[in-house]
Order: sequence, then structure tokens, then C-alpha cells
Amino acid sequence: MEVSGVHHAYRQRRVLRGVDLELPPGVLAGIVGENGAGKTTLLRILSGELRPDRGTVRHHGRFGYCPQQVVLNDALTVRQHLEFFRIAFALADLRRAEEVMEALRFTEYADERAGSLSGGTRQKLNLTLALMHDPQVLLLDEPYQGFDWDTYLRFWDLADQVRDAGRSVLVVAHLAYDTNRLDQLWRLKDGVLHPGAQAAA
Ligand SMILES: Nc1ncnc2c1ncn2[C@@H]1O[C@H](COP(=O)(O)OP(=O)(O)OP(=O)(O)O)[C@@H](O)[C@H]1O
Repeated sequence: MEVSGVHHAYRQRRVLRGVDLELPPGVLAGIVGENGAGKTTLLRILSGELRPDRGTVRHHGRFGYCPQQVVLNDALTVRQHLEFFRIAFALADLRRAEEVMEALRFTEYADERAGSLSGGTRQKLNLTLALMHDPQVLLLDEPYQGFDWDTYLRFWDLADQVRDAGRSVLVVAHLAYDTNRLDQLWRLKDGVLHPGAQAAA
């Protein structure tokens, strides 16, 4: 994914002022920034949900997007969500979704309605929906919100596996506790990305 010269403003509020970013395959990267720094705005632009005022975003291949606001239908079960997305992604089966559910330990919730899931479990479903079509680029907005510690660690194991399979993963968060897990880290401040600590391989 290549991002070049992205600018965006909401009326007078200039949020992004020239964001450049390259995300090669096989890289696990992070963007941190304070509340209101523009992280979600940037991810919405990267995912194509929001059109930037200026600049370009180029994707190569499929991408997956896990937004901060979970978009689930409370009346449908976990399994019904998976089936709905299987059809939308034109997948032959749910093999990858089942692997992700196994990795996040929530297979047992398959027949629960989304409306009755806890916040953390909803987030597991959200992540599964973003990952089930094995995207080349995975964009994650605050992906570990609501996770307990074990799930948090499993999330990072999963992110490592996806990266090791040659995919690119971009994790956006207001706090980065574990910067050593990342290959690359940027800080979004004053509308531009500043390179952060380079993590060990
Ligand atoms: N739809 C919108 N209309 C007007 N202003 C907006 C809109 N969305 C975001 N903003 C403003 O743009 C700025 C950046 O918001 P954004 O949600 O991108 O930040 P963020 O870094 O993701 O914040 P947080 O960490 O709190 O989620 C904020 O000042 C916010 O109030």
C-alpha cells in the first residue's frame, strides 16, 4: 500500500496535512497518536471509506479493515455473520474464519446472537470478519480494545502469523504498549507521520 500527500479537513479543522506512508508486504506496523490526532480519519481514508481532500492511496490486492465502531447486526448470530461475509467475499468455505476463531478462542460463541456478546467478544468477531478472506493488507483501528490480557497476547500472535505469511498489518492505537512487537512505528502528530522507534527484527 502506498499513500502519498494525503490532506484532509473537516470544515476549518485541518486534520491531515500531508501523510506519506508505504506499507510493504510482510511488515507489521503501528501508528500511534493522541485522542483527536486523526488516526481514525487516516484509516477511513486508507480503507476507501472517506475520500481525502488531496493525495492518493494505492492498494495492491485485497484488504481487510477492522473499524473502531463495530458494525454488527445484533439480531444475527456469529455464524450468520460469517456466512453473510463468506458470500460477500465470495469464499468457498470458512476455513480461515475458523482458524482465526480458534486462535482468539471464541469458537464456542458461534450460535450466540451478536447482541448478547460482551464487548471483547464482539471485537473478536469484528477481527474475524476483517481477516477471514486473508487480505494482503490489514488495517486495524484500536483492535485490542476490550480484550483481556490473554486475548491481547493472542491478538499479537495472530498479527505475527499474518505478517509472517507475507501480509502487511497496520495497527492504529492511541497507546502502543508493545512497540517492540512492531517492525515500524509512526506517531501521527500535527497532521503528519513522524517516524518512531524502529523495532528489533
Ligand atoms: N465526521 C467528522 N466531522 C467533523 N469533525 C470530525 C469528524 N470526524 C472526526 N472529526 C474531528 O477530526 C479530528 C480527528 O478525529 P479522529 O477521530 O480521526 O481522531 P483519532 O486520532 O482517531 O482520535 P481517538 O484516539 O480519540 O479515536 C478530531 O478533532 C475530530 O473531532
